[in-house]
Amino acid sequence: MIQAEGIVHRYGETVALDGVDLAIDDGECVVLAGANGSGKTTLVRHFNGLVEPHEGSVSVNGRDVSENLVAARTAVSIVFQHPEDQLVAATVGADVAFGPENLGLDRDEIDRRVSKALEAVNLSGRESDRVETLSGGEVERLAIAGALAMEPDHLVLDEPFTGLDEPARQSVLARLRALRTGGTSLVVVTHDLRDVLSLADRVVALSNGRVVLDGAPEEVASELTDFDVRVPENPC
Ligand SMILES: Nc1ncnc2c1ncn2[C@@H]1O[C@H](COP(=O)(O)OP(=O)(O)OP(=O)(O)O)[C@@H](O)[C@H]1O
Repeated sequence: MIQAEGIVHRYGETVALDGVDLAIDDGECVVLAGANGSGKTTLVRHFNGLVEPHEGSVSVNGRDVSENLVAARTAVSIVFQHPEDQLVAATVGADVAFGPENLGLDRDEIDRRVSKALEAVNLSGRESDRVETLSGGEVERLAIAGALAMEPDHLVLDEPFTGLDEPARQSVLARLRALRTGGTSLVVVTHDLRDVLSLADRVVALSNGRVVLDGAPEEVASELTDFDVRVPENPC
């Protein structure tokens, strides 16, 4: 479980988060919406201690993130925008194996995790492919596999569709739907809600660093447009 209480975060004079309370349970699929600059990325960076709140606190599984960084980073895997910057190895298989190797797991367990993660993103059999030969959608899916191989309690995806053409966007979306069906806890950060609401148990919208909506997709869909969030005509 991720719990944020009263988080305030500032960049100089800019107040990026202005008192955010949010609890995300294991098993929940949350779409975190909001216009550009509303504070979404800053918020999720608190979930595994990449930044610390200036006020308030964040805990994961009941433990304060800043005091238990390793535990938080094991429990929460984040795939950021520009996933190509997160790739660390020359080939698909080596890239996904990197995280589990750093956990000191034995070879059989690493191989099990790599093959399970690649299967989850529909990249099975591509272990030897060089990462620079992958398309944009495949790079996003590879970064998701790398995060999944850490077997986190929560997988957070920051704007996973940025820069993808429609077929690539649909390929990523299909894998996220399959992950959700398989019980993976997801937080999908997006300013563009096309298709994505169907992934959500819950939609949380930020505006100017505050939570302005929090509810089931069918409850909040009609209100999202009030907060400058792009919403499809028929969200579900
Ligand atoms: N490193 C930084 N230095 C200064 N200001 C920042 C920095 N990062 C974010 N901000 C500012 O903080 C506010 C929140 O930004 P943040 O990136 O968290 O929002 P966002 O909702 O994720 O936006 P986007 O959808 O554009 O990524 C914005 O006003 C942004 O300009």
